[in-house]
Amino acid sequence: MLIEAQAFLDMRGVSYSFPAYPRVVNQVDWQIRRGEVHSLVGRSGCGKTTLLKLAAGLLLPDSGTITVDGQALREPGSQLGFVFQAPTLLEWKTVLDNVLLPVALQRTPLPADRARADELLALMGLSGLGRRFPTELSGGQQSRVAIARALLLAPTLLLLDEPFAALDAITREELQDDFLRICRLAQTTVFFVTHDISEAVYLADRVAVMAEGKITDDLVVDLSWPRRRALRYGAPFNAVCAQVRHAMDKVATC
Ligand SMILES: Nc1ncnc2c1ncn2[C@@H]1O[C@H](COP(=O)(O)OP(=O)(O)OP(=O)(O)O)[C@@H](O)[C@H]1O
Repeated sequence: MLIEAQAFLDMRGVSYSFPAYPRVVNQVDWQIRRGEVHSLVGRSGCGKTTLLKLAAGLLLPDSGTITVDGQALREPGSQLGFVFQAPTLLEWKTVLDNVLLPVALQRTPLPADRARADELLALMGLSGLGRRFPTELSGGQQSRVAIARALLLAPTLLLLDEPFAALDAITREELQDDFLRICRLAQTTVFFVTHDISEAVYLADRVAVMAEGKITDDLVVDLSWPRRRALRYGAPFNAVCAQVRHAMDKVATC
């Protein structure tokens, strides 16, 4: 496991059980360096979403410590952004107002907030769609809105739980490229949960493998940046995917 002093997200000895249920996160030590993208893969039910909710401050660990940028995490704050599998947009609000929601929950949005929301919509390839309602968008466009909303307050840590799972393969690849471009530009630190090994590898500096509540491997993705589409068809990319698959199989059979 990567253990270092200046990790941006730093989980040490973190355990969690839902009340009256067995432990689902078990003594996890996991670190993400500032500005890096780390993916988390593992079989269904192994505890990925629970770990992400702990990193978000939505759940508090039974034992262990979690710090973000050196500060103990006690509750979700504006330094954190979330994107979940379903885009969870408010259907009665326009696309622009959905993006502005994190600000509107605190105060009346200012012209500068609207300008920022417009800018994010443009970065996500949604220029001119701000006045539509979510039901007038495709699934991929809705996912883009959810990402723009998560980025509005310029979070230093972005937590994503299978945000592209419902999309077709080509839309998904396009979104992965746009997502990476924006996160690298803003130097956002990213914790990305996915079932898809090639997505995990393409997006990340490191891929962690989780099994039965533990992080069993934390693999460096030794591929060049920026990631380009052609990378997906090369031998080095497939070799890293095979390495991740092997790490998952190893724990499934032990
Ligand atoms: N609210 C809850 N109460 C009790 N048990 C729960 C609750 N939420 C999740 N669990 C259990 O905790 C374990 C881990 O769930 P979690 O959602 O973290 O897994 P996951 O790896 O994200 O799964 P998936 O890939 O299917 O989304 C599972 O066994 C699940 O049944």
